[in-house]
Amino acid sequence: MKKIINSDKAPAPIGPYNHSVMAGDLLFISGQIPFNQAEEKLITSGIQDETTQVMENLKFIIEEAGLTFENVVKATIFIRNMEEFTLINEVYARYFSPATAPARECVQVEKLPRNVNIEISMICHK
Ligand SMILES: C=C(N)C(=O)O
Repeated sequence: MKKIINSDKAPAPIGPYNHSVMAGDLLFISGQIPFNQAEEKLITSGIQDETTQVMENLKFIIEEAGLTFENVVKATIFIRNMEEFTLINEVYARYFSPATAPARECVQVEKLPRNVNIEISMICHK
């Protein structure tokens, strides 16, 4: 049995998907891009601002599910430019305790929806 969980605070999906799906004890969160829903604008002011917006969007969805970043067990990061890896990690690290940071992969891709520079998806365990 799956349960769909959407958040009014996260950007509306830009395709045929929901923000997240709870399946058993796992929450699968769709890739988030740096769109600020409250201001209705795409953040383009640099990879650190963009990463922050993505993490805040993920946080809205995680919180809507009644969870926290401590529940995240896996993250997938898609970026346009691997030269920005260190800058992205600096922001990403603010959201996790090093001892319990989730498993992760980070891949450079040629293109992302809306021409953004970063998209992150996550899996949480309740
Ligand atoms: C932005 C997305 N998560 C998508 O297009 O699937």
